[in-house]
Amino acid sequence: MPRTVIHWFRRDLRLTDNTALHHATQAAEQVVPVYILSDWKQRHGWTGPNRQQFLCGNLESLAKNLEALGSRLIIRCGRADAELERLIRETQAQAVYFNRDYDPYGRAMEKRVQELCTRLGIECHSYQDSVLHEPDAVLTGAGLPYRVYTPYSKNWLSLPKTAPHGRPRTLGPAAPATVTSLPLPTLEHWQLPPCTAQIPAPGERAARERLKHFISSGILHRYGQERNLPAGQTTSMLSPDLRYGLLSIREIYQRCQEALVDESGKPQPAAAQASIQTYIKELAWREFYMAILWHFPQVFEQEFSPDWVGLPWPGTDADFQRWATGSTGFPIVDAGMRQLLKTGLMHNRLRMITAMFLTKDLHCDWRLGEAFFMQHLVDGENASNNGGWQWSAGTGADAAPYFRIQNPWLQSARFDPEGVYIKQWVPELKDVPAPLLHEPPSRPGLPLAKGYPIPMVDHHTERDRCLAIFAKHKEERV
Ligand SMILES: Cc1cc2nc3c(=O)[nH]c(=O)nc-3n(C[C@H](O)[C@H](O)[C@H](O)COP(=O)(O)OP(=O)(O)OC[C@H]3O[C@@H](n4cnc5c(N)ncnc54)[C@H](O)[C@@H]3O)c2cc1C
Repeated sequence: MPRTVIHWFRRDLRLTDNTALHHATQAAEQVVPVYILSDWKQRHGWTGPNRQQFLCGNLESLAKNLEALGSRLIIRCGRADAELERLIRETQAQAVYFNRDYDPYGRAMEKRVQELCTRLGIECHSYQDSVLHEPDAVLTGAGLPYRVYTPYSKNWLSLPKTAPHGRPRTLGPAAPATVTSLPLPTLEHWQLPPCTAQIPAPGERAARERLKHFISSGILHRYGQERNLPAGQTTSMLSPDLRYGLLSIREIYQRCQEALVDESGKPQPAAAQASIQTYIKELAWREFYMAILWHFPQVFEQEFSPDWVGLPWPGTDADFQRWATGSTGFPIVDAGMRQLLKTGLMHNRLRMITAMFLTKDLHCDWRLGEAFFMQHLVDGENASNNGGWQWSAGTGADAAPYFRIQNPWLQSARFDPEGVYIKQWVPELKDVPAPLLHEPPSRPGLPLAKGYPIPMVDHHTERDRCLAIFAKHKEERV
């Protein structure tokens, strides 16, 4: 009897270099590919239309790519273990293949699926795929998780990296018509409002184009010098692709290695090589935060650093709303928030500036900002988002010390001196001379431009207040 197995697609919505899919196609004559939709409706604290729209587009593209191989993507909805059980019975599958996820929800479901396979007496194969090194593969000499990035990254960088697999030529025959599939989802499936943001083009091919552009246009080779500048494209913009696995991390790493030499095989100039190494270290940050969430899943609820558990956050809802709508009167902060609202993405430097502003200038709980980002970000990813928020709030693993509070005016002058980024996202300020964008208005009470708010707080006053809140909490804990 020909062997049939199931490939359960999760955060790996591609055919090229998909580890579990590669092994499934090696092991069986027929691979039945399935994606299982979540069944929440209308409101989800951490998810909104931007990321779900991107997901819909990615599923559509995946379905087309599978069809081109003569296969058919099966869409189901509900709890993954229950839906997989149904599908196993319908297809008589002898095994389930999937790539591992490292966040607590993904892990919990994997455990259930493994139990299901044991109960049904079929094989269950899971693979490392979305990371270069799994959380338990990068530990201290004593076998403990790292809490600090630099030694983690040294260890991570020194480990051998796996080469990519190819793209399967066939998954065997499509599942018969008796195996039903839901239609490809639209936002109506979750009863979400339409996505109004200009999000990136979905699908594996668009992701490959982004990777190609990042490398061939020289952005990678200038990354070390330019990555902190938010105007124009200075970074890879590949985070949504990594979030949904449209590209494999092994392939990105391999392309970076290849980019160390030019087309004739001559080594790139030292600065370009250093840029590539800097970029690879950013990929290590992603895995560092995944490892933190793996080893310390409590970070979802509370501060990573025990010193700051229970720290009060006296910011008001009205203050939060001004931040969330990009109307704080701090041009750089408002530009970042409006980029997020209009595109579902925000440059990393701006994520730091806006997150620090919310927590240190407005004293709002980092968990509110974390949830807001997750609702809007196309690349919203639990580990990196939590890590980024706790870093900015000063409460996380290897976080900015609480007393190192970025001054948004200085950040603005340093990273957007001509105001190009600010003017792109805050058009009310397009005629304001650049130097004036980087300081509070010289005449208090008068806005920088018609229709633009005056700064909602004085940074120096709020900085002192923040230091006092942290210091008092520390004192009371001793
Ligand atoms: C408050 C805050 C929230 C964040 N939320 C997310 C999130 O939800 N999802 C997400 O992918 N990243 C998040 N980041 C990290 C970072 O801002 C984005 O990964 C980056 O802006 C994506 O753009 P890029 O792909 O052009 O990055 P590049 O500069 O090109 O970096 C390459 C890749 O490295 C990884 N990376 C880079 N910086 C970081 C970092 N600080 N932490 C973890 N991984 C990193 C990403 O996978 C990124 O795609 C957050 C950072 C902060 C400060």
